[in-house]
Amino acid sequence: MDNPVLDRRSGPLEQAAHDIVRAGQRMDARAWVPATAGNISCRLPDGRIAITRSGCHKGFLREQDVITVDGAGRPHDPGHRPSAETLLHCQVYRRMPDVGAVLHGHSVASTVLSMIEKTNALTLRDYEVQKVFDGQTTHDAAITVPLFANDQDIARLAGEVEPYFGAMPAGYIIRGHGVYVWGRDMDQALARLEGLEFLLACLLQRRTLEGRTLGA
Ligand SMILES: CSCCC(=O)C(=O)COP(=O)(O)O
Ligand SMILES: [Zn+2]
Repeated sequence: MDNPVLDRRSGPLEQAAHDIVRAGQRMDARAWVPATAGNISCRLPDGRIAITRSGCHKGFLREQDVITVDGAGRPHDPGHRPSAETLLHCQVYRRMPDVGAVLHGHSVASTVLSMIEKTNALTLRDYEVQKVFDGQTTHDAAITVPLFANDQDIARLAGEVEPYFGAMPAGYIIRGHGVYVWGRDMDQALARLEGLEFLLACLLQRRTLEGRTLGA
């Protein structure tokens, strides 16, 4: 490719932009990306990362809101401002070579549960939907979703997440902020996000009901 900034004729970038716009619409429809929250990326075959610009509403993305960065999160066009959380996406691609798409959302369930949970993880067990995650073949297992303290210094936050790669079958959650989920392609990443959000909604509802029962 002559100019990686300008060349949108290439199939993979067009396809990635299309997939990212569609994923944003889906996440918005499910109320997982309020206001301008969330960010979405795909790995391109040449190693570039296609990612949302910072500050866009994910339900109203246009294909030109998808830009490219290198593996260190630097935009190919210095005039482009990629997502403020680009380094977290780059980290997933660096640590997991089979991953092709990364999604970040800010659902009510991930936000509330991560703020009330006293331990450093949410534990999911006995749910059939757990089988949507890597290596899970039965409901009869415990899946832990690590919780990390929120931090406006994204490089420092990435440093906290770094040791957990290899032990995050369902992704991770930043407290009071939201989830990070990935998959081999956009469809798998979306399915996993949907599975995780379903499980978090169940957990929140159970805790609410149990709280009411205990308080009654
Ligand atoms: C209004 S949400 C605050 C920023 C954030 O957490 C987020 O996910 C969106 O940031 P971006 O730079 O990707 O637009
Ligand atoms: Zn965020």
